[in-house]
This record gives sequence, C-alpha cells and structure tokens, in this order.
Amino acid sequence: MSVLLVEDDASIALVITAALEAEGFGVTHCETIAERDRLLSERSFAALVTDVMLPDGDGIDTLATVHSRFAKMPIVILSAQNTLDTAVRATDTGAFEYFPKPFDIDELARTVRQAVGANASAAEAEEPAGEGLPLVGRSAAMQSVYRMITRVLRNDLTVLILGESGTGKELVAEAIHQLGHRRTGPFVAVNTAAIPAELIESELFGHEKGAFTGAVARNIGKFEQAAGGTLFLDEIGDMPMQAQTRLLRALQSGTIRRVGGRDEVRLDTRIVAATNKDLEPLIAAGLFREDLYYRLNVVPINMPPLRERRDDIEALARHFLQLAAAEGLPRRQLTAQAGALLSRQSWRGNVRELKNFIFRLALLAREEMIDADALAPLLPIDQPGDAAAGEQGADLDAAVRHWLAAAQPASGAIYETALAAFERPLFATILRETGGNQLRAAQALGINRNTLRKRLGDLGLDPEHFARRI
Ligand SMILES: Nc1ncnc2c1ncn2[C@@H]1O[C@H](COP(=O)(O)OP(=O)(O)OP(=O)(O)O)[C@@H](O)[C@H]1O
Repeated sequence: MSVLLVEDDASIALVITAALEAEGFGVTHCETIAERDRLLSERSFAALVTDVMLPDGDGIDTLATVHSRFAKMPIVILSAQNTLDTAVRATDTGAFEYFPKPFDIDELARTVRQAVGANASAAEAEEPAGEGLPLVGRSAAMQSVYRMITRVLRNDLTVLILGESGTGKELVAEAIHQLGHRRTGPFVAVNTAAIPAELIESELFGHEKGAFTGAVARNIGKFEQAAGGTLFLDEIGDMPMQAQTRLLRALQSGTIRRVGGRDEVRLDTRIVAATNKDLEPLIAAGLFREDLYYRLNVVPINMPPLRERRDDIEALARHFLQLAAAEGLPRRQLTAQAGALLSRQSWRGNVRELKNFIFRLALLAREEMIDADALAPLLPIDQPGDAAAGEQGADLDAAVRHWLAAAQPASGAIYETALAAFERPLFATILRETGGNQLRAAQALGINRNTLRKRLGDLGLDPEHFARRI
C-alpha cells in the first residue's frame, strides 16, 4: 500500500518515509502541490501526508478539492505553523488528522496506519511495501545519517561511507542513488575485495580485445556501465595499490582508459565508496594512498554500529519478520518483552547478524507470537558480548582488554556489557546443572533468590526451559 508524502524538507521527508516504511507502507515522495496533483491523478494512494507551506503555495487551501475528489483517502497534515488558525483550517478540509511540528514520528506512522486500516480491505493490507527508501531506523544516530544523505541528493559529490561490517553501508549507497537526481540511471556495485588483484583494473575500467591473454573481446568496465548513474565501490580499503593509483587518476582527470585502449572515455558517474576498515592506519602503513583518501572523503557518512543505536533494534527485527513472511517463511510476531530482549544483545555483526537471526527465528519459532521465553534459548550463544566472552572458556582479562582497546562499547558502558556477557552463561550453566531449580541455583551462586529471579527476567532466561532440557 502506498502513501503519498508531500514535504519539501528533504530531511524530514526521509525520516517520515523511514517511519511509514517500518509500518509496512510504500512511500512516494514529492515536494510541490503541482506534483502532488499530478501523482494523485495518475495513481491511487492509501493516504496523503502533507506539509502546509510548500514551494508553490499553501497546501491547505487546495486540500478541500483533493478531499472532495478522493473522499475515501485519509489526509494527514503536518505543519510548522503551530497556530490555532492552521489547525482550524486543517480540520475544515475534512483532514483525518493534524500534526503540529515537531511531532512524534511514531505517533504519525501509527495514525496513518489506523487511518488506512479503517479504509483498506484485508487483502490490500497484505501487499508488501513497494518502492521507497529501504532504510529502517529512527534513532538519533540514523537521523544524522539521513541528514547527510539529503545533503548529497542534488549534487555529484563523492561520498565515503564508513562503518563496521553489516551496518547498512550498501543500503545507504542505494538510498543515495534511489533518492538522488541520478535515480533514472544505473546503480552499479563493485566489491573490490572480491575481485582478484590482477583483474580489478579490467573490471573497473574495461579492456580492449587482445589487451591481455584471455581478453577475447572488448569488455566494458563498471565505470562505463554506471554512466548516468552511481558507481558503488565497496571494501575500498582492500583495493590493491596499483588499482588505487588508476582509480585516483580516473577521479582526478574525470576520464578513464580501457586496459589496452587508447581513447579517453569521459566519466559520467557519481562515486560512492565504502569500507569497514579504519583507513588512517592503512595510510600510515603505506597500504592506502593518502591522496586517494582525500579524493574519496569529500562527504563522509559514518554508519553507527547497532549497539550504539539500540532504539532501532526492535523496529529492524519487526521489519525483518515481515520480510521473512514475504519470502514465504512462517508469519511471526514479537511480544514487547521479546523485542526488549533483542535490543539488549550486542549484535557484533550489526544489522546483518540481526537479519540472519530473525530469519532463523521465523523458521524455528513454534508459535506465531514469540515471547521472551521462546526467544531466549534461540539467541546466539555468545550474546551479549563477543568471541572473547563466549559461553565456553570466557576469559575475563582478554574480554575486558578487548573492550577497552576497541573502546566498544562507548566508554561508560563496559560494566553493563561485561555483567550481561558473563551473567548469561553463568546463569545458564548453573540452571542447566541444577535442572532449573532456582533455589539451588541461588544457593550455589550465593545470591538472594529474588535477585536471581529478577536478573533472569532481565536477561530473558526462563528456568523452566532448563528444567525441560534435563
Ligand atoms: N537500516 C536498515 N534497514 C533495513 N535493512 C538494513 C538496514 N541496514 C542494513 N540492513 C540490511 O542488513 C544487511 C547488511 O547491510 P549492508 O550489506 O548494507 O551492510 P554493509 O555495511 O555494506 O556490510 P559490509 O561492510 O559487510 O559490506 C543487508 O541485508 C541490508 O539490507
């Protein structure tokens, strides 16, 4: 089901789009009244969400007409003019809801869902979210990412996306392409780490027939394939030196030459690069060209690891359950407690690890509604924590040194992370040994039974589960 969003502030539009998509909607975005009217006459929308002050006029004045033409389509009005007058005018149009800015984004998304729910048939509601921005997450950290994305949509500045593996770097590159002014062109992604060093140049720049043994025909490289669109250079930190030099030359001159070729071909592509490596030590070690780094790092976007935006975990988990269902896996839901339990895990592998886990969960969970008790035994064994703090042979020294060195979690959170990392295997092992008997477990630990019960609840560990296993 598709919502039409009319909003000329690109940053707000991104955040609203993400919120509506998390509710399962596809979102079509435009910025003017003229575009709104054109889109409304071309397609049908489940709801209209619109700002008031738009570049070509005041959105409210014309809404009465929209409402009379599409009486069944709920209209939600957003306004920075937090005045009674606007509110009254908005209600006069028959608008479903009026939201003064700043508004609660969750409430907005829920309202649209309710408004549409009141109109849509069940069959329509099953339709998966269509086009639009694929990024889920409304944490403060992701909102700064969205703000950075909006700054590069109308230009061709080179973007360097930095962040740990699995944080969504490729998805951000796709969003920049999909939402930007080159969206009608191709999006070409190259993983420079996955191509053998000797083939990188011909992959990127192409080659002429006979350029080297095996070059039986002319080959068009990724740069040329991406003409008019975006070239995404992933794992740029792993690029061999020689290819780095060629890449730098291409970026400096704005032209490329196919391997074995003579002609200069003009570049017409936006470059987005990404890496999970820390480039500065690589530069110091002579493994990454400093001049290339400056060329690429025009607009840096830092992707925060998932453990630094725990607010997003539950929404992502619910989103992946929907995706899993759309791919034919059993339809599953999470209780609030199960969502909270997921949010407390470390997810060292970031969104990718969470996504894989949720798909596995959809497959393994027995009931449609997954509660914390059903979830806890399925959680990855070294959660929360990391390899150094796994259930087997936890080495406290090594783990603490690792957290300190990595400064992860951010300073101040090590105590909580360490406690959770060590309590889980500790309690799990003792409960397993005592057959889930909490009194015996508390005695063995030398702690109060109520304290144990509370901590087990916090960690989502169910003593019954261990009783059954014995
Ligand atoms: N904010 C998000 N919303 C929805 N899905 C996400 C989000 N971030 C990441 N994903 C999903 O998680 C998986 C990993 O994301 P992606 O491949 O973009 O990570 P990456 O940072 O490029 O990883 P790597 O450095 O290993 O290449 C993908 O399946 C992606 O669709």
